[in-house]
Amino acid sequence: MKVLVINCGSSSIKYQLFEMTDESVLASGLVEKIGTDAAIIKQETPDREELVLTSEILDHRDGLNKVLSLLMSKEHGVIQSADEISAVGHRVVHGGEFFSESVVITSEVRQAIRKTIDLAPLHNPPNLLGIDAAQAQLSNAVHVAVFDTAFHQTMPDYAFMYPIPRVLYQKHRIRRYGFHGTSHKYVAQKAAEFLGRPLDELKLIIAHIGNGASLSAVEYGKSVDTSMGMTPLEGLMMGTRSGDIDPAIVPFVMAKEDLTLGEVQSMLNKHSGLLGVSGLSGDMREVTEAMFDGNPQAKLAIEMYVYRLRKMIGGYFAAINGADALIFTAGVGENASLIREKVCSGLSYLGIEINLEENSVRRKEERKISTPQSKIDVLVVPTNEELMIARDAKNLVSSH
Ligand SMILES: Nc1ncnc2c1ncn2[C@@H]1O[C@H](COP(=O)(O)OP(=O)(O)O)[C@@H](O)[C@H]1O
Ligand SMILES: CC(=O)OP(=O)(O)O
Ligand SMILES: [Mg+2]
Repeated sequence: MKVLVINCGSSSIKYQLFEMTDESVLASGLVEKIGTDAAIIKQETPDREELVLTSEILDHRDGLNKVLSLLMSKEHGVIQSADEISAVGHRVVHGGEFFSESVVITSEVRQAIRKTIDLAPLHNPPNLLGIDAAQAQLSNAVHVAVFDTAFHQTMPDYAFMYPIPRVLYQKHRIRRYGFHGTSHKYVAQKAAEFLGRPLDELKLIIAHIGNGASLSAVEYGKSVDTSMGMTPLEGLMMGTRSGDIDPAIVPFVMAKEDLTLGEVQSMLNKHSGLLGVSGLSGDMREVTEAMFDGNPQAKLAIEMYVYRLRKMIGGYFAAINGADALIFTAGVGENASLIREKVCSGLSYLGIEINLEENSVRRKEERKISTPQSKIDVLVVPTNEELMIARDAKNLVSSH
């Protein structure tokens, strides 16, 4: 069975085509700069060179059309006909309180995703465009929605409520939802397998640190807290997002800098975090390089990133009264040994001790980086949100 996984951003489409009999990736790619006459399609297939095409792509439908043509083309294709695709798994960022698991997309499901646009104005509209485009062009496939928020629906109320007037929750569903749930769930399962223990006996703290970053506490298989909130802006310092700040800064900056609310939102989402502090980049590799070249702003950005992450990890250990393992995942978590080292070196009071040699190895598989004496296992577990989405889609097709 072949499953296409789609992740639509405002001007991009990320996709992966899986053969689910062995969970192999037949093709993966990215369409960028949708809405321009110089959109870029990059596609990788296992035994060919990466393909890069530039063309005019007006909208998501057009983009997806070109992706399908590419997947079926004589020269670069991996399938003969679109009918080979049995299911399409769509990443949907916000499922509000409607969804605690993945679902086959029906008109009711579409309605519910629409209703959460208010809560996720940056994410859900492009996700819906992707669903529309794919349903139009792959009308024989079963379409499945997989929500970033679903895994965190198990959070208790004292973790998900904000200390603001309760009527705002009742009227507008203002609460913490959390994101990256597909990744946190996948990583929790992988970690349990790696440790050789049942997930429902483990307490895990997971740091998903990529461009977006979030921490989760997974107790006996269930998410009981996570650092992102009503939107993916809350919590840790990220590549370009501020994470937690005093909310009073918003009206203050609007007044002092004569900015609109939209401009301040854009500042906090796109021009803050590593980028805002370093003044250079939101990419951890570039900021690290600049730090080693002696750039003081880059050094400060990394110190803040690590300090805030370590402080929150400590808080999560307190929140669930200790844990069996601390796990790093996503772009920074999987690759930046320096960040892992800096974070863990300040957690020795918890009995955490990492093996610097193990920590410096880069491998695309699960591994332990703590010493045998460490009271808590520290793991690196590569995440795979796309595979998790493909599995959910496959399972729902089978039961459909
Ligand atoms: N070798 C590396 N060393 C340090 N940081 C890295 C390395 N490789 C990737 N990263 C960082 O990972 C981040 C991207 O993470 P990723 O999980 O791919 O992001 P996204 O949230 O877009 O999926 C970037 O900040 C990038 O610099
Ligand atoms: C929800 C979210 O923050 O996603 P990403 O990390 O992909 O930006
Ligand atoms: Mg990612």
